[in-house]
Amino acid sequence: MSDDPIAKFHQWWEAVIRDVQPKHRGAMCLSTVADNGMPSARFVALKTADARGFLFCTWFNSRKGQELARHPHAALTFWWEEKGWQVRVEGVIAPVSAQESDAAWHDRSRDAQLTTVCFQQSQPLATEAELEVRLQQARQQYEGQPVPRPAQWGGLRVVPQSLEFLTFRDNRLHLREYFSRATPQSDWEKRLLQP
Ligand SMILES: Cc1cc2nc3c(=O)[nH]c(=O)nc-3n(C[C@H](O)[C@H](O)[C@H](O)COP(=O)(O)O)c2cc1C
Repeated sequence: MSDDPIAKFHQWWEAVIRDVQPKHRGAMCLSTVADNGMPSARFVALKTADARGFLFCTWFNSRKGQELARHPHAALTFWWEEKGWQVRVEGVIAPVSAQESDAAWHDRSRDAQLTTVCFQQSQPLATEAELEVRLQQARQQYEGQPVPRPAQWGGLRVVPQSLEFLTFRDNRLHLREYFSRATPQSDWEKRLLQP
C-alpha cells in the first residue's frame, strides 16, 4: 500500500475512471461552514489533484465562495459505489493564480462558459423560464467572440491536512487508512482506524 496519500488517491481515481467511466468523473462533496457554525455541503467537480492539493472551480461570490472566504477550511468526500471506496479530505483553502483559473476557464466548453456567465450563482431566481431567457441573452451577447472569464469565477485549492481511504466491506469490517500531517511541509503519518 502506498504511503503517499496523494499517490494513493491517484491510483483510486484512475482506477475509477478506467473501470467505471463515471459521467461526472470528478464529482466530490464539498463541505463548508457558515458564520453560525452551520455546515453546508454540495457536489463540485474535481479538476486536478496533486502535491499542492485538490483544485475545483466556482464563483467566489457564491454561498460556498463566501463561506470559504470567511472560514477557509473545507472537507471533500468521494464515494465510488462500484468500487466500494470512500475518500475523505480535510484541509485549508489556498488561492489559485489567475493563470490557473484562466486555464480552467479555457478547458470548459463554450456551452459551459455561457451558462456560467449568465447566472449569479446562489442568488434567487424569479421563474424557471428565466433560465432559458438568460442563456439566450448570453449567446447573443457573445456571438462570434470568446466568452471572457468573469473575475469572480476561478479555482480554489484544498490543501489537505488529512485524507482517509475507506474500503467498504459487506461484513462491515471496513478498512480505514488515515493519513495526517501537522503542516503542508510535514511528512505524512499513517494509521488505521476502527470501522
Ligand atoms: C456532479 C455535480 C458537479 C458540480 N460541479 C460544480 C462545480 O464544479 N462548481 C460549482 O460551482 N458548482 C458545481 N455544481 C453545482 C453545486 O452543487 C451547487 O449547486 C452550486 O455550486 C451552488 O452552491 P452554493 O450555493 O452552495 O455556492 C455541481 C453539481 C453537481 C451535482
